[in-house]
Amino acid sequence: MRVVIALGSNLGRRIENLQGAVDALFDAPGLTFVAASPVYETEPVGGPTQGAYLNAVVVAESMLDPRALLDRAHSVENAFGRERAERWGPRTLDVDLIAVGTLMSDDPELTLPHPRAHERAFVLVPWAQADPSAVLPGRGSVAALLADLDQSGVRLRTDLVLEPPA
Ligand SMILES: Nc1ncnc2c1ncn2[C@@H]1O[C@H](COP(=O)(O)OP(=O)(O)OP(=O)(O)O)[C@@H](O)[C@H]1O
Ligand SMILES: Nc1nc2c(c(=O)[nH]1)N=C(CO)CN2
Repeated sequence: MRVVIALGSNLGRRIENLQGAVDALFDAPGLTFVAASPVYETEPVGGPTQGAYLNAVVVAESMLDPRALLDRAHSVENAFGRERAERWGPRTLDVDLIAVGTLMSDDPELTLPHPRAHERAFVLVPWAQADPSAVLPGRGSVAALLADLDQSGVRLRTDLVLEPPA
C-alpha cells in the first residue's frame, strides 16, 4: 500500500533530524522507500510563537498494518527526543501519517487521511513535488487543493536535500 509521511522539525539541527527520520523509518522491514520531496522552510502554523520549520514528505510502499506504521512513526519521533508538551508547539521531529493507501479512519489515535492535511501548504507543497499526481483520499487532487491555498509561507530550500535512507 502506498503511504505518505510528513516530516517536520523546528528545533535543534533541523535537517539532520529530518534525515535521521528518513534513515530510521526504513531501518526495519515492512517499509520500502519510494521518494522524498525537496526540503521547504515554512512559517509555523498555529501554536505559540516559535521558529521556522523545515518540512518534507516521504512516499513509501508499506506492508505494515496502519497501527504498526503509527507505532513506527512514534518511535522515530521519540528517538529524536520529541517531547509532547504543547499542542502545535515546537518540536525536534514530527512524523505524521498523511495517507495510508485510500484508507479512511476517524479513530482519534489514527485518523486517515490526516485531518488537517488538506489545509496545510507545508504538507501539500512538498507532497505535490514528490508525486505530481497525488490524490488526498476524500478531498481530491493535491494540485487542486493547492490552487486554493496560500503558499506564501512555504519556501524551497535549494541548498538542502534529503538522501534516500542509508
Ligand atoms: N494521521 C495521523 N498521523 C499521526 N498522528 C495521528 C494521526 N491521527 C491521529 N494521530 C494522533 O494524534 C496524536 C497527536 O499527534 P501529534 O503530537 O503529532 O500532534 P501535533 O503534531 O501537535 O498536531 P497535528 O495533529 O495537528 O499535526 C498522536 O498521539 C496520534 O496518535
Ligand atoms: N510550518 C509548520 N507549522 C506547523 C507544523 C509544521 O510541520 N510546519 N506542524 C504542526 C503540528 O503538526 C503545527 N504547525
